[in-house]
Amino acid sequence: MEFLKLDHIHHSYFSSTQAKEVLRDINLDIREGEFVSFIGPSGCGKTTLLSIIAGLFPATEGKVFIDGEIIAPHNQALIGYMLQQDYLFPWKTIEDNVTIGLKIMQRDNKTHKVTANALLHEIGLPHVGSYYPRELSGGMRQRVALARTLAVNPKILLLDEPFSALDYQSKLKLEDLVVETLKAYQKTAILVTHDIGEAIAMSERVFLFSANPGMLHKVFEIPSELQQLSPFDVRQHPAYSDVFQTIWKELESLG
Ligand SMILES: Nc1ncnc2c1ncn2[C@@H]1O[C@H](COP(=O)(O)OP(=O)(O)OP(=O)(O)O)[C@@H](O)[C@H]1O
Repeated sequence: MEFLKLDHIHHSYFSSTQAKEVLRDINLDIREGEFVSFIGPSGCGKTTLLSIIAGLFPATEGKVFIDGEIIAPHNQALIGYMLQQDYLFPWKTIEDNVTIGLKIMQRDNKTHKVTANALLHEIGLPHVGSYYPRELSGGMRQRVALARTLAVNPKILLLDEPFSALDYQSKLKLEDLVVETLKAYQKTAILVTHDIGEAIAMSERVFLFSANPGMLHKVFEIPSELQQLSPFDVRQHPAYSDVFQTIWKELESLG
């Protein structure tokens, strides 16, 4: 069943002298619990689209529905954002960083410690609650950022190139952790990435956008035998390179 719906989304940025059309007539549906990726040439409007889905600003035209409700400032809490940089507060402990969203939303503070501990355990860092961000590696900090995003229990996670600043080994490990954790929590997720392999390894469907203006060009369904596997194992599967070639050729055809 559709959970996130983009209905005729158009977007332009306006300056005092001109209007720049960035997104044209984007229509798509994402199912509850589904993991999808958005890929496309630089500047095709992926981040703009995520920002519109997050309700950070409205589209020039069109609507975003989450679970049948139009996205608006009062229901932005449905959305969690994970970015390239972890944006942990350096002066706060890891436990306080994980629960910062709960504090801002003034949720019952008696359960904060329990939530933080459970999430830190889930991401494989059960003993770092009293540490400060400077004491952790980049990969560990991104895991904490994942825990912080999950702490407020969003219905949809928007992942905007969250692995691109990491070394290759940390990136592969974190991809596995993110997929495993989001499946366990049955979250719906959209990943923006430039890495076709990452999109194939993590997603059920890959949405390819073209640029100038950004339009939805094609949707690729990842074969079900790959969807059962962890991202690391997807890359080793014989079917992986065919899927990669197909998407790569289509991306190349966009120029
Ligand atoms: N605040 C803004 N004002 C004016 N133009 C903007 C603004 N933000 C983005 N743009 C323009 O909109 C277009 C789409 O940008 P956006 O960052 O959404 O693309 P993207 O696909 O995420 O790019 P990349 O893959 O390089 O991160 C670009 O041409 C960009 O210059």
